[in-house]
Amino acid sequence: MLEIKHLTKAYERVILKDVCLSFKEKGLYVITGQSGCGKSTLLNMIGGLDSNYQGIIEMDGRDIQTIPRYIQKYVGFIFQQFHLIEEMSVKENETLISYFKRIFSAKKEILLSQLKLKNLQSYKTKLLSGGQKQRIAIYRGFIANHPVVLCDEPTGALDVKNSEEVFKTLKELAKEKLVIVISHDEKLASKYHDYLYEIKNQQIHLVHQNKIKETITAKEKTTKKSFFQFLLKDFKLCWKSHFIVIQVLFIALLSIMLTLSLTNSTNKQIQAQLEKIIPSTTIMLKKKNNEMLTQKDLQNIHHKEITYRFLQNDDVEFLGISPLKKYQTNKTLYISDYIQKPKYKIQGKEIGNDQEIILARSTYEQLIYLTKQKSLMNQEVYLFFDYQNEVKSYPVKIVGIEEKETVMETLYLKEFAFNHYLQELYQLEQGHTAFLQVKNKKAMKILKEKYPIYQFKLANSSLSSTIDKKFKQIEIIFLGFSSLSIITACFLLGFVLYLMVIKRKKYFAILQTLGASLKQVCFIALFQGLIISGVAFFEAFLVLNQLFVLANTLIKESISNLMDNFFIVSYEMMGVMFIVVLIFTLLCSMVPIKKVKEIEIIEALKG
Ligand SMILES: Nc1ncnc2c1ncn2[C@@H]1O[C@H](COP(=O)(O)OP(=O)(O)OP(=O)(O)O)[C@@H](O)[C@H]1O
Repeated sequence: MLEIKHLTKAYERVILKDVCLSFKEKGLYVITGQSGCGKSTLLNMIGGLDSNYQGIIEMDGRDIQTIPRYIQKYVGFIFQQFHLIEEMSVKENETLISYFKRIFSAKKEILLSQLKLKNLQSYKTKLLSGGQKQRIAIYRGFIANHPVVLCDEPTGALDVKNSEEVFKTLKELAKEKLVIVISHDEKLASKYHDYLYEIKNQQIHLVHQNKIKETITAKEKTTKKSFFQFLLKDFKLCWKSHFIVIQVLFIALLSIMLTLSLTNSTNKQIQAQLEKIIPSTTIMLKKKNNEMLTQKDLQNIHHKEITYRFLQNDDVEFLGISPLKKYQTNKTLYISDYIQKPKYKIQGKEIGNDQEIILARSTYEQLIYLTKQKSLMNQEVYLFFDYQNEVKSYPVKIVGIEEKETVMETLYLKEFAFNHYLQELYQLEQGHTAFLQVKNKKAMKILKEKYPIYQFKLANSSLSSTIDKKFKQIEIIFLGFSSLSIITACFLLGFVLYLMVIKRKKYFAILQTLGASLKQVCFIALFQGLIISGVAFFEAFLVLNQLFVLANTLIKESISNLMDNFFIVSYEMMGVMFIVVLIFTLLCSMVPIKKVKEIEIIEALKG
């Protein structure tokens, strides 16, 4: 099983020289010797805490230095200073090992009563006596399924009575495992040993051996808790000290989220209002040789996606709509836009001929307000046009109302109706520009290829991209300012993680003696960082959402009911931000993780 072959260990001087020793599978091996002879040094090497030696230590025929996770699989430790986690309760200290090693769960109750720990479960660990603490350490050493338990002066900090108790228990438990005990107490060593050894003159000598009965122990079921559960427990231990860092990071993240969301929302709202005035599916059309367009030109342009065509003569100004036949500025509702087909539900009927029109709900209400009439449905009203200072009216009938609130007054005509009026009123048959309303703006590409003599352009493209560009510039300036806070927060996060590692060196060392691998210990440090930034991120996200809900309600109530939700949280943007936060956290954790890797277990346990 455990075998030491030609082991030599030296510091400034040689401590052990060419030591050879075989251990049986079970039994209490007590090693004594004068102070400084090398007992702890030997135990540390057997336990895999010190690998700087000559010779080989074998476990089941394999060099222990080549066995991955050797401590987790084979060794448990019981120390003179107990090495319990003082901030944890008795129960938590007892269960700690089960996150890293498989334990005999059926044995739990028996062992707890054997070690008289049952009544101590609710106690705070730091209030226990030395004897009580050592009994918890012994419990930890024997509840796990490692075959070897190494005890470095387990009675060193105890009185005579407690020391005797500990030896009695170890002797009993050594019937099932190999227990190697280092002790100064010669009396207890000679009373309880199965094998008694002494280190002298750099060698280990057998002093006495008791006959031991071979017992066969039945295989017992083992269980293990998940490492993730431990991570949460670990965070619970230190969340109080992380609280301030979380709040600082939260403020930094909130300021960035606010900046991005505000500029993004404002841009989106402006684009949405622009869309209402000039939809992005409106194509502007001109002739490449700058000739005027006629209605025939428009009629010859075919594509299944085109829903509406409109020819505009820039010399004619559309003045608006009024119920009076004679043009009066204060009785005429100014209308700027009539190049779309109604999109929303209509009250009334669809437009049947050139003399019929539909108004947007808000426009209709404006007109009612202007005329003080109760209803204008199916009534005749007048459209006014101005060409070379000659104002003329054209009678039309309101046949429908589109259920829509608009920012600008909106009037809908039948396709080509506008040309019809200009022809009748001013004998004009040509226009400078035409507009095509399409279902999908991708149709423009096909139109360009099919009709090369025309110039096609999205009507709102230049305005929309100018707005976009301006907002990008504003966003970059704001981001520059908010980045300062995020850099400070990251620096703080890295620094706090670094301090945490320094402060918890001993804690990390204890975890490794309980079977935690170096990777797991590094992950504990990383997890602290991840959870700090994760909690800060979600806190900022929730606050941002609530702020926006509040702001949207206020805007709706007091400013305008035209906007659905002015402030919008973009989940896509939040996703990207979350990934960036994770990357920053990883970067901030680099130095603390390096520090964890550098921890010397033996040194850290002394601290
Ligand atoms: N890291 C180290 N660097 C240099 N010398 C060391 C180191 N650790 C231990 N030693 C020396 O090695 C020798 C053996 O130390 P070790 O702790 O193994 O003795 P010990 O037999 O356990 O003594 P004690 O019974 O007093 O605990 C001592 O002289 C000690 O000073």
